[in-house]
Amino acid sequence: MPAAVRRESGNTSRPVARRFADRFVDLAQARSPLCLGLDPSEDLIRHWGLDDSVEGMHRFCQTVLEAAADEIAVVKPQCGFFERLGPGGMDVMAKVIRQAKSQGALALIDCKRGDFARTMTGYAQAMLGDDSGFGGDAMTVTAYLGLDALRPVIDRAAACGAAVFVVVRSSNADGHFLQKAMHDDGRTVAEALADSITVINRETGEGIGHVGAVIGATIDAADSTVLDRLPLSLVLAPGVGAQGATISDVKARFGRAAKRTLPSVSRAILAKGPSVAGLRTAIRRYRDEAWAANSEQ
Ligand SMILES: O=c1ccn([C@@H]2O[C@H](COP(=O)(O)O)[C@@H](O)[C@H]2O)c(=O)[nH]1
Repeated sequence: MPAAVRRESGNTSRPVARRFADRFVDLAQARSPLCLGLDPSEDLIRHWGLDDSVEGMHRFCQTVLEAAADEIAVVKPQCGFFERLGPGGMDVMAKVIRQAKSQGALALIDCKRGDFARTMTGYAQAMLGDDSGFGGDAMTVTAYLGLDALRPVIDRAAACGAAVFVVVRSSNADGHFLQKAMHDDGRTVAEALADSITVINRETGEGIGHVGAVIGATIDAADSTVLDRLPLSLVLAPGVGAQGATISDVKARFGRAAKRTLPSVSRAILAKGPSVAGLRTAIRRYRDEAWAANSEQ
């Protein structure tokens, strides 16, 4: 029976959504694995000649999605930039997520939540699944309070065909002070986290699992061995474009994981607006590069 029509045991009314990993693999082939970052910062909105208001933000996002049309696999709203305008900004994020999904893309909310377990239940209910507050297909989290604290998000993702991306190695160098700290057993914090993620994905036993990792595209070759510890994870790779990494860097540095990677670009595309044609040219350039890199291996 196709996963799309499988039903949760004991529940005859609610179909289980197809798994995020399966939906991403299909979209990566049909469109490209590119993840389009939607970061409506004050400086970008003003650079477009718009008011930094709820209306200006909505116009900004609609224009980006108009340019992306049905050519992008994943849209990643950066929650922080929506939150800064309060409830109005968050309402725009909800609308943007609906619009991206109606264009056939997956919506990955980049909110990097990381609290203790009981509170994570609230964040999971806010972000993940069609019946959540914001209707995301995936969200980012941080594990500074421990991976067990993230269980409510991980379990909800498994139940509703969503995904969770745990920050393992960030794209900014100052994060490495924590991520490269060493455990007594000789593993770095990032390596130990990667191993724990793989244990959870292995328990699910369905190939690529619902717990992904964030690994900056800016990672150097020597540090990319952490990816060998994540054989069952999708990898979100921010840092392409404005932070200096290229799609070719991702292919070269990420090795076998490159095929499971979502290279993410925000400013390098968004700065081409407000012209839809300018945005579309930039989107297509990164999309084609990502698609070619993905199909070459
Ligand atoms: O390690 C990380 C994790 C997340 N990000 C986010 O990705 C985008 C990057 O934007 P660019 O304009 O393409 O540099 C942004 O939303 C970050 O918060 C990251 O950069 N690094």
